[in-house]
Amino acid sequence: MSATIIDGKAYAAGLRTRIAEAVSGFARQGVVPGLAVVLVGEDPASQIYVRNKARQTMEVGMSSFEHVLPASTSEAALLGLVAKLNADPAVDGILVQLPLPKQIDAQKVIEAIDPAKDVDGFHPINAGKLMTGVPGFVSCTPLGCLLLVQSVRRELAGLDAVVVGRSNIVGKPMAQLLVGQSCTVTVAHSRTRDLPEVCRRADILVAAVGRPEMVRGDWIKPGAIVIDVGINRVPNPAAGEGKTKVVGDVAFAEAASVASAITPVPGGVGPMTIACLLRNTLQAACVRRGLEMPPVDMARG
Ligand SMILES: Nc1nc(=O)c2c([nH]1)NC[C@@H]1CN(c3ccc(C(=O)N[C@@H](CCC(=O)O)C(=O)O)cc3)C=[N+]21
Repeated sequence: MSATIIDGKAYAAGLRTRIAEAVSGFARQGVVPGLAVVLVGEDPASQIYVRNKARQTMEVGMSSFEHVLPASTSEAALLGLVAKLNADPAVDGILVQLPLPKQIDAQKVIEAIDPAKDVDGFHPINAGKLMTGVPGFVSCTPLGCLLLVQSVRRELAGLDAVVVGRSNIVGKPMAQLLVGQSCTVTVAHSRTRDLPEVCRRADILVAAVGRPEMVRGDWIKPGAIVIDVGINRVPNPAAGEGKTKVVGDVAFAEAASVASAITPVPGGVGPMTIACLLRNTLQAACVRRGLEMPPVDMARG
């Protein structure tokens, strides 16, 4: 068997097209959604993300507000900027790039963002809403993963899902979303006993551990849907001295020979994260103005 490769890049492009259509409709009413992104310091992953995000925000017709601060920025200064963005009517969404430098308490910053502008879905209010099934902002990466799973299988009720990783930004909200789809969910992590055996039970396997190619082909149940959240930069000697490449948390070729569907890295979950950020910004703009959220998540027809 050879798996369907889930084209996250194409799905994300379609989602952005539907968002752009909705945004152009709002523009005729004088409404332009705005997204503020704050980057403190020079984390390389965050830099890639910011570059792609700024371009895509403008491509869908939204306003992009970039704030790049030095790595030495104090917590008080960052909290001051967040307060300004909370009060700015042109800003619908606020994203503060993580990780933050050591002198800044990231949790304090997350909790300072107005939950109505928390398009990352990291504020405890939004995390709590997800847990209790109340509409709010859902973290972009797990939301993107769910949309990709649903692109190959609509009905998930009763399926066994295993999420490897328990972070607040991916693993935990991913598990909540899958519970919301009536899956039977196991959250596995570094202390899980016999991880390969746990993974082999999964009809849906989500790998979000940040260890290059850790999940092997023989960890995968034949016919499973495999979602690879990892973005790991590793040496690529085949391409020449000092060259690197990006790989996921799943050994792709091995897994693809067992799974029914699998996301590649790059071109899988990553592009969906940014598309879902724009989607959440549209949602923020709608909720803040009492407008109905257009149905952008699903392809029409
Ligand atoms: N508050 C906050 N929210 C985030 O969502 C957040 C963050 N901080 N900090 C950094 C990480 C990283 N992240 C990525 C999103 C998309 C790609 C992406 O589009 N990747 C492409 C290219 C990958 C490559 O070639 O390097 C792909 O997977 O195809 C990558 C990384 C969001 N993050």
